[in-house]
Amino acid sequence: MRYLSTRGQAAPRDFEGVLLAGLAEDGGLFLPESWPSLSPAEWRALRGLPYPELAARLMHLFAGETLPLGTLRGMTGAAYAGFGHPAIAPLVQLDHRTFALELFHGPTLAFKDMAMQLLGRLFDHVLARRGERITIVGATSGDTGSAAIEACRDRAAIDIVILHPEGRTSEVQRRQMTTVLSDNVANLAVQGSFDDCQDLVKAMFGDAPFREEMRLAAVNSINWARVAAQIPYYAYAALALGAPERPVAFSVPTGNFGNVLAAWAVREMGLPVERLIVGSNRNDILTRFLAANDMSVKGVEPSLSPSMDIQVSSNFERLLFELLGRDAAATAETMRRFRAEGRMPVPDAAWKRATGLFHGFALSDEGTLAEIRRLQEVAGYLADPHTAIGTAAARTHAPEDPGIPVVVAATAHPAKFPDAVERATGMRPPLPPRLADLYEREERYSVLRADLAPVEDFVRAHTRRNRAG
Ligand SMILES: Cc1ncc(COP(=O)(O)O)c(C=O)c1O
Ligand SMILES: N[C@@H](CCOP(=O)(O)O)C(=O)O
Repeated sequence: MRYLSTRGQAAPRDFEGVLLAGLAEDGGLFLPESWPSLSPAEWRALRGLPYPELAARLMHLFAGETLPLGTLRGMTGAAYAGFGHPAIAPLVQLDHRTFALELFHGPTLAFKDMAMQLLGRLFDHVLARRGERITIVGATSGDTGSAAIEACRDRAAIDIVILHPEGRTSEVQRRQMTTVLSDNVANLAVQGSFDDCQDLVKAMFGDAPFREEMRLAAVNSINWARVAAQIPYYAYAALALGAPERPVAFSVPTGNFGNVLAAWAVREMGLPVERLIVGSNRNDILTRFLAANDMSVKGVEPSLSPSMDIQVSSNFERLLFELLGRDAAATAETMRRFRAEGRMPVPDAAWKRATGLFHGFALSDEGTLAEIRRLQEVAGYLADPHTAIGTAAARTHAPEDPGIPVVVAATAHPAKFPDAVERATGMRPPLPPRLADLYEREERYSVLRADLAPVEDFVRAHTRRNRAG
């Protein structure tokens, strides 16, 4: 399996190359040269497999011979062994046709663990064989950071620096990152928004000498391996609900567009996905795009679903590349204009193709609180604010055919956002016992303004200290 950059100027490479490169050198994102596709019979043969086995088999389609199936089996077995639910990603029925696909049973209580626990092991395996070290730089609005730190802490060949927007995550999210005191981990609170953090990460990758010197690697969903490792849970849910014979719809609370892109990928791979519902908070750029072809950037505003306080959704570029018929030059030019003008000029035909499958939905903070309350009262289900946006979106945009189930990605545990959940329901969800002392643990992080030079200095100092020791 070979991978191409959406901007066409970076050398194609295999899965291992893509895993280590993260962002392509031309600023684009890697995608498979062609989508692996399974016949209905092949999909049926995967139904009922335990999650780690299904994940190994689907990942093998993307990794090819760079990672034998047996090696992947060992990794998925270990990655999911510590999850707090035997199904790993259980489906919980909320009403006659709506299901929550709970993706938060991993160590840091958000869907990021589903991929990150595997990614940490993939890095380890490849780096050990090559005898190399990397420095990971990542941006987080709250969940990617803690999942990445948990997956990479104390790994000998990895240093990791995570940038989060100062004061814009929940306290639980911040503490999950900043209380990890391992030598190879550093946290940076950036005076800005998540978009600023993500821009800084991309700028570091764009600084070729620095990228080379640090041997930079990525854990955000700009890294194709992250998205690939999120594909199996959509297949798992669809197969459990009767695919490939029965179509399904997915409703995904969306920020950086990686999670919903993984749902889109299972459709490319041959599963019948009737529609994809994209839920946002007041940072509604994707909803405006789907409603009126208006992909224009406004400032990031804080909300009760902070992980989705994002305007520039990195992974949209991968969909754009497909919508433009895989025309890399057109994709590069569209992205250049988006950056220069703050508005993405998507041709009408491409926009119409998107609206044939994707449905956008945005919810205010008041609406989010009302939905958390409603779910608790009607279904006895305690949802976090991100998941609640997904369930509200699912009700608004459910397919007309009532026989098509709607699967909502339940992306975080309610205990990560106790203030919002308590405001909505009067109940304060407790943290699991292993995190019960989180508020007493020592925190360690630095604060910097959103400027490339001091951030690079920080990353360099962290890396040198560890490589010297
Ligand atoms: C809890 C939660 N829900 C939803 C999202 C949005 O997911 P994505 O960025 O893949 O669109 C995030 C952040 O990624 C998140 O942490
Ligand atoms: N919501 C995310 C933002 C980063 O998304 P990613 O999928 O690109 O890592 C977070 O919690 O950090």
